[in-house]
Formats: sequence, structure tokens, C-alpha cells
Amino acid sequence: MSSSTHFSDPSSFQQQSNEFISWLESYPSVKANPKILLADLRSSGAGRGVVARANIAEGEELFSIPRSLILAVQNSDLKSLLPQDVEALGPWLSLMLVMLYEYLRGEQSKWAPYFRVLPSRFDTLMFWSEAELSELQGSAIVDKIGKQSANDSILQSIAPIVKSNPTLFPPVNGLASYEGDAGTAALLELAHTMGSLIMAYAFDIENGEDDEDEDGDGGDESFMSDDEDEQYPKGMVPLADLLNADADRNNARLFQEEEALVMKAIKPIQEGEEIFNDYGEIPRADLLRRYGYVTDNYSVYDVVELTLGDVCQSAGLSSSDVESQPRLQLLDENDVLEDGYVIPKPIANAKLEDILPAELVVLLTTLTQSPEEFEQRRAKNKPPKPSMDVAQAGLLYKVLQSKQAHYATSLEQDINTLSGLLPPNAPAALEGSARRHKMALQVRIGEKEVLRAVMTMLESLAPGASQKRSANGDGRGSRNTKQRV
Ligand SMILES: C[S@@+](CC[C@H](N)C(=O)[O-])C[C@H]1O[C@@H](n2cnc3c(N)ncnc32)[C@H](O)[C@@H]1O
Repeated sequence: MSSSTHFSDPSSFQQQSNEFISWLESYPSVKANPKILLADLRSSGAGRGVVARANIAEGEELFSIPRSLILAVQNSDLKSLLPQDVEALGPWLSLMLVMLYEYLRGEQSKWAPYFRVLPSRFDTLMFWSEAELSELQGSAIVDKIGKQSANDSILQSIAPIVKSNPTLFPPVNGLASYEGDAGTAALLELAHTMGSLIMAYAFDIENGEDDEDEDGDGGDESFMSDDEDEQYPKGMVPLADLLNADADRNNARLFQEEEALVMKAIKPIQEGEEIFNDYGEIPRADLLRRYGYVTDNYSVYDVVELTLGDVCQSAGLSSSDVESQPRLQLLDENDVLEDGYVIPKPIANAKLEDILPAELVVLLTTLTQSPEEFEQRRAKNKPPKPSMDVAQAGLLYKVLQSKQAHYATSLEQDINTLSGLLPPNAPAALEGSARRHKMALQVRIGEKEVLRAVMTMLESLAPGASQKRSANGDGRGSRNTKQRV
């Protein structure tokens, strides 16, 4: 969130905040502690946020929003105006449709003052240009944006309803309809705006008997893909979603009670301190994809992600196709084969066994077995016992080296570039592409630091591996080496 560019009418920013608070207070069932304030944090690049204007005790209620005020399928009259079952669209698309309807109603919508404080432009990866995304070359996050599948879902499920109900969904921008190229583009843009709000602002709404949203927000799905196990309806909770988050600075949590959603302090909060929700322990790459910002406090959650294909390629396999690779087949039949492996950032004194996923170690072990050893395991239909020795360490080192080579720049170059972007007296909030460039650098640096740290740990196990590092120390340029260690 930057200073002003994300809000459609930045000159009325404070007035819109005041009107939003007056709107909330017009509902007798809304309770707001006078010790909190909806603050303008644009100068620090954080949009709106909630700040304590007096000391707050641990456990003190900050505000309470009745369930009837949540912008959700259940509370909108759209469901009675359409012949189809809106909820059947699933949590994402049903809320998207309801938000489109309520947004297009303008001042007629109960939630009009709420829409006016929500941003209309985002720094989430969905909105980055190809050139901006190229700054993330090498990061696994680029393959997780999901723009095409989101477009397909919108065109398949939302567009037919919108187009066949023009009185409920009036065309925008002077268009006659949502038909044709211009109509489709306008609808996709609107739907992506709503989808991005859901992604960064919505909560999973429980039915009122359980009292807590563990993540503090709407779960950790990809853009518009529902986790089949967790089909909670989604809802936009006014004010609760104006809390920012900054990793371990979390000092408040939303409790889902029967009649209302109640935000409470979970730590003592001093006057002047910002009140932070918890968006979860997310790597900066995912924070950027989902929320469009990064802070260094999330760097402890940075990870490196390897695909099965990355490991197979470094092991010299011709493909990662299970059917044609007996070693992968053995693991698949024993349910220990994964499509990808996440290696977290090692904390001080961590050992390899603390950070390497067990399934990755089994894969490395299987791929480094001699043909005789493998045949023995295959005859018993049992995967090998995971072991992390010279051969496995050497293979993993090679995988990481090849991963490193996918980035266009070295860690040192990135650190230099980042420090050049941040002269000490520069304003905290950069704008537009400069801000995106800086965030991409932070993500890249985080991932490369994890790579570097894990490679250093591997060097003690497979000393020979480190000698294959390229002159600049990061293995770039050695991508096509097929040598087994
Ligand atoms: C749930 S909203 C919080 C309210 C938001 N700041 C606003 O003005 O509407 C989440 C969005 O706030 C911004 N945000 C949250 N925490 C932040 C932080 N620590 N620093 C900068 N921006 C933050 C990001 O743009 C994120 O997508």
C-alpha cells in the first residue's frame, strides 16, 4: 500500500475515513473502544491502519462488528434477486459476485461508505507488468500468480450472470453492456479488483460457535482457488480489515462470537502504537503475491521452493514423469513423492534435519542409490531409509546451485542495488514501479540468502560440492552442468 496512488480519491482520504467511522457508529450494535483511531499511514506506505490513542490492556475489546454488517453473501439481497444459488459458486466467486453487485449499486448499497475507504489499485503480483515480473525471475512465486485461471473462472462463472442481469450489474465507463472486447475487459478489471480485495481483506467466516480465526484472515489459498478442506464462506469485515500486519508485531486478534466479530488486544498496547493483526507466517514472496507489500520483519519466514523437476534435472533424469521413472514410481506408490519441496530459512544453529522436508531427503536418497541398491528396494516395494550423506548432500547442493543460476543477478548485486535505492534521507514510501522493484529485490535477496545458508550447511557434508561454485560465489552460469557429485 503506498501513499495515495491506491485510493481512487486520495484528496478526500481523511473525510472518507471520518464518514466510514460515522457510518459504523450509526449502527447501535457496533462497539468501538474510544482508545483506537483509524489513522492515515500513507507517509509510511501503509494506507490506513488502526492506532492506539491511549494505553490498552491485554484482553481489552477494541471493537465489535455485528455479523449483520459483514459484506457477505448471507447479508446481501442479491441472493433473492437471482434465480441461481449464489452460494453454489463457492466462497471466492460468490463473494466476488456480491461485491460486484453492491459496488455497482453505488450510494444505494448499505456498504457504500465502506467501499469508499477500500483501495482500487493494488501492488499484488496479479497487477504487475511483464517487465516488473521479470524482476522476480528465478522465484517460484511467479508460477503461483494464477491470473489465467482467475480469468477463466470469472469468464465462465461470473460473466454469464452479470451479462444476463444488466439491471443488477449496470455497465461501467459508459459502456452499453459487458459484451464484446471492451465489455469483457471492463468486467475482468472490476472482478479482479473485487478478487484482490477478497484476497487481502476478507476473513473466513465461521458459523459462530467456534470463536477464533486462527490465521486472523481468510486462509492461505491462491488467488481464487478454494482449499477443498476449508470451505468457510468469506466475508469482508468492516474495520477489522483495516488492521495492517507486520509479522511478530501482532498484538490483536479477531474472535468470531455468535452475534459479532470482536477484535481484542492480545498484548498490552501503548499509546501511539499501531494495532496489528496476524496475516500468518508467510514468506515475503507470498506476502507480495497476496498482500502487495513486504517488510523485513517477514524475512524469517523466507523459503526456497524446489520442484520435483528441479531435483530430477540435477540428478540427470530425463524427466520427472512418474510413469517413465522407476525411482519416482517407487516413491509415488509409497505416497512419499511430492510435486514440490519447501526449505525454510535456517535459524541459528539449525541442523539440516531440522530444515529439510523428510520427503525431500527420501527423494535424494532414492535418486543417489546405486542400481543394485535401488533394485533391492524395488523388489520389496519399499522406499529407502532417508539418509543425508555425501551423495545426497552433493545432489542437493547441485539442485540449489542450479536454482541460484535461474536468478539474473547475484545476491551481492541485489544487496548493492537495494542499498542504492534507499539513501538514508529518502522517503519511506516509494511509488509505482520503483516500489515494486524494491519489493522484488527484497524477495530475491531473501530467497538467495536461504539458498546461500543451506548451501553453506551442505558444504560441511559434501566439501567437494563447494569447489564447483562459480567465481562470483553463487553458482550462476553453472546451470547446465550434469556432473554427479
Ligand atoms: C487488510 S488491509 C489493511 C488496511 C490497508 N492498510 C488499507 O489502507 O486499506 C491489507 C493491506 O494493507 C497493506 N498493509 C498491511 N500491512 C502493512 C504493512 N505492515 N506495511 C505496509 N502495508 C501494509 C497491504 O497493502 C495489504 O494488502
